[in-house]
Order: sequence, then structure tokens, then C-alpha cells
Amino acid sequence: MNNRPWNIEANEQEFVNELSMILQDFAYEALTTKPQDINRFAITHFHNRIKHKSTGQGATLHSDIIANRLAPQITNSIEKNILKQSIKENNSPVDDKQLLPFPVDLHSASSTLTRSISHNRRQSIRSESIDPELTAKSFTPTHTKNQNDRQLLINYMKNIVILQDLNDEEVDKVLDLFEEIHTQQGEIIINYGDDSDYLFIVKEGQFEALDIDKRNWQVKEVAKYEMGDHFCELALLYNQKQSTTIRSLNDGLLWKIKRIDYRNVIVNLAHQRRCRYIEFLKTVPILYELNDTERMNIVDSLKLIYYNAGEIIIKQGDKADCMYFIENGNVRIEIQQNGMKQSMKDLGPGKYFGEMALIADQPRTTSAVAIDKTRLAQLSRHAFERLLGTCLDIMKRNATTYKTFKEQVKTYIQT
Ligand SMILES: Nc1ncnc2c1ncn2[C@@H]1O[C@@H]2COP(=O)(O)O[C@H]2[C@H]1O
Repeated sequence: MNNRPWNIEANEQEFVNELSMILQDFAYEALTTKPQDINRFAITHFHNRIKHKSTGQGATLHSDIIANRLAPQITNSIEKNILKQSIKENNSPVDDKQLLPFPVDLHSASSTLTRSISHNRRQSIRSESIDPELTAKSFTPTHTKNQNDRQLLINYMKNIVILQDLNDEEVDKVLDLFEEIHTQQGEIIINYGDDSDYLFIVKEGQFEALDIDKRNWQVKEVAKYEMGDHFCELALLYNQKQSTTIRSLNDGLLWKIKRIDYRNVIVNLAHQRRCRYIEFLKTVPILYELNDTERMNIVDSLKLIYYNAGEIIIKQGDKADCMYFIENGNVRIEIQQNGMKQSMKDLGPGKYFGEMALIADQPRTTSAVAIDKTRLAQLSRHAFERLLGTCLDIMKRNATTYKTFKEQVKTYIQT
């Protein structure tokens, strides 16, 4: 039986938090205004509160008040907005009790706000429902570029992790999705707390990122972007609100790509890569006995890694923490003994190496060097142990192959 005046069971915490916030707002306003008639003042206050709420501004009340108290010196509207958003997002260690001018337990008053904000968040790019077959066809190139701009963009895109692995054909498709925009000195490109709708690359000019210094509640420049730099990538990728305000320091030029197009690029690439890897792994003899699910799990754990001709991939005697599958290019297995280097085998696409040290828990038996530009799929020791259980059994069953293999290595070491 519930004897309390309110029937608040499931959402009790939320209710208490909201009540705390309302009381805090009211107390602060009453104490700073010191009205003659507190009852009338209360009516007006709550009337305004309802009005704000119905116009969607309710959530700003609390942060407005705290912002005014924390940094009354900030009057500039841009800076004020950053400060308010910072408080709303609850990134700052605002101590509500300190702010409160009378002793009521107002714990986590702003957590309700934070929760309601995060409820309003869109799904992350990775979790949005997608149809890869559809997105594969849904590139909408609209901004054709001259050769000079294409080359510039290609270079700049290399700094964006998610776009690094595009092949030439994919790069071509993505280039025309970037729209060029002019910016003016002082123009706000994105506001703190905004949704992330674009990724930007700087073509010309300089841009600054502004945030709140939580030690003194002053707005400060936290980053500067120049030709070739990009911003908003992570917010876009993980679908977070913007964590800084970006302002144009002079007249400039930006390339921007829409969230939806960027998302399609990623989804499409991930899908294509997955299909390609599944097919590739089917050609790797050691994995023949894996079923489709096991193979798919491995695909998700693979990390793409490139080596140029002559680069050492594995050094003999080193501790091992991964193995490799060769997707493209060739790798030479070399053994070093008495200062002499001897080639043992050249491995090409579809082959793997680096598994012995993991199986036997020993240092690398030989070195592995890229013969030409090589594209490898790397599997960590952790994933190897977790996912290759079936293969380890196969390896044991195929002990003869491995014995011969090991003996071969031993012979080289002994001679
Ligand atoms: N004779 C060989 N033929 C092909 N691959 C080899 C040979 N000797 C060593 N390797 C590979 O080279 C790798 C070096 O690191 P690991 O010892 O972890 O695993 C080794 C094998 O995958």
C-alpha cells in the first residue's frame, strides 16, 4: 500500500529530480528578486514556466539560471549559448548544492535534462536501420569538381580514418558528395549542442572551435582548423551533439558532406568489405571447416592494415599478439641466422602467417616482409583465441602438416 501523497513508483527518481529542478529554479529567482508578495510571485513564476514549456523552452530555464550565476560577465550571445549548452549537456561538474541558496537536497538536478536530451538523440550511424543493398545504389553525386579540387579533396580525405580505405572507384563517388560553401569572418558554422548534420573539410581560411574552460567558466579556443583539416567527424559518426562551437576566423571555403551521404558511404563500405572478407576467408584453407557464423565473427574482428614494399611486418624473435591474412600483395618469410638472412617462402593473396607463435605461445619463428604494396587483414591474439577454437582443433588434427612445418623451421635454425 502506498501511503505517499503522490503515486510515484516506477518513475520516482525522475520525479524527484524534476521536482528538485523546479524548486531550485523557483528558489533562485525568488531569492534574487526578493518579491514583496511571494505568493503572487510564485503564480507568475509557474505561469511563465508552463508558457516556456509549451513553447519548448522549458529545458533552458535551469541552464539559463546556472549560466547567469556562474559567469555573469558573459554577455556575448555566442559565448552564452556555449556556456548554457555545456551546462545542459551536464558535461560540467556543476554542483547544484553549491548553487542553491537554501538547504534542500537537490541531487543531480540537471540529470533529468541530460536524460531528456539523450532520449532525443538520433540513433548512432552504426545502429540506424539500413539496407546496404539500397544504400549501395543511393549515392547522389551533385557537386561536380574540377581536377584541382578533386586532387585536393583526395589528399584531405586521407586524414579521415573512415575514408582512408576507399578504393579509387569509391573515392570518385564520394568526392562529388562534398558541397563547397563560402563562409564569412565571424560566421558560426555549427553551434555547441547542435545535431551533427555535416562533416566539414577546410578548403581555405581558418576556423576556431570554442568551448568552456570549466576552471573559470570562460569561453576559450580549443582547436583551430586550417586548409586540409576536418571537423565534426566523430560527432557525426557517433551521433553526438556538437561539443564545441565552430566559428570562421576569416572569409573561407569549406567542403561539407551530408550526414546521410556520409552514413551511406560507411554502411556501403562496411557491407562491401564484409562480403569481400567472407568470400576471402572461404579461400583460406585453415578456415575451411568454419561455418558461416564463425566466419562472419572473424570478419568483424579483422583490422585492415597496409604495408609498403620492404616494410617489416613481423620481426623474428618478437613477442606475438596477432596473425595475418594476405588480401593483396605478397609477403616474404625470412629467417635470420648467424647474421645471414635466408628466404623461406613467398606468400600471396589468400595465404596467412603469424599463427605459429600464437598456437605455440612462443616468439616469432621468422620475420615477414612485404614484397610489394600489401594489404593484410590482421586478427588479434584475443580474437584468434576467442574465434578460432574450431580451427585450433583442425590445426591439432592436422598436426602432421604443422609438425613438418615446424621441423622445417627447426632445420633452418639448426643449420
Ligand atoms: N616455412 C614457412 N613457410 C611458410 N610460412 C612460414 C614458414 N616459416 C614460418 N612461417 C610463417 O612466418 C610466421 C612468423 O611468425 P610466427 O612464428 O607467428 O608464424 C610464422 C609462420 O606463419
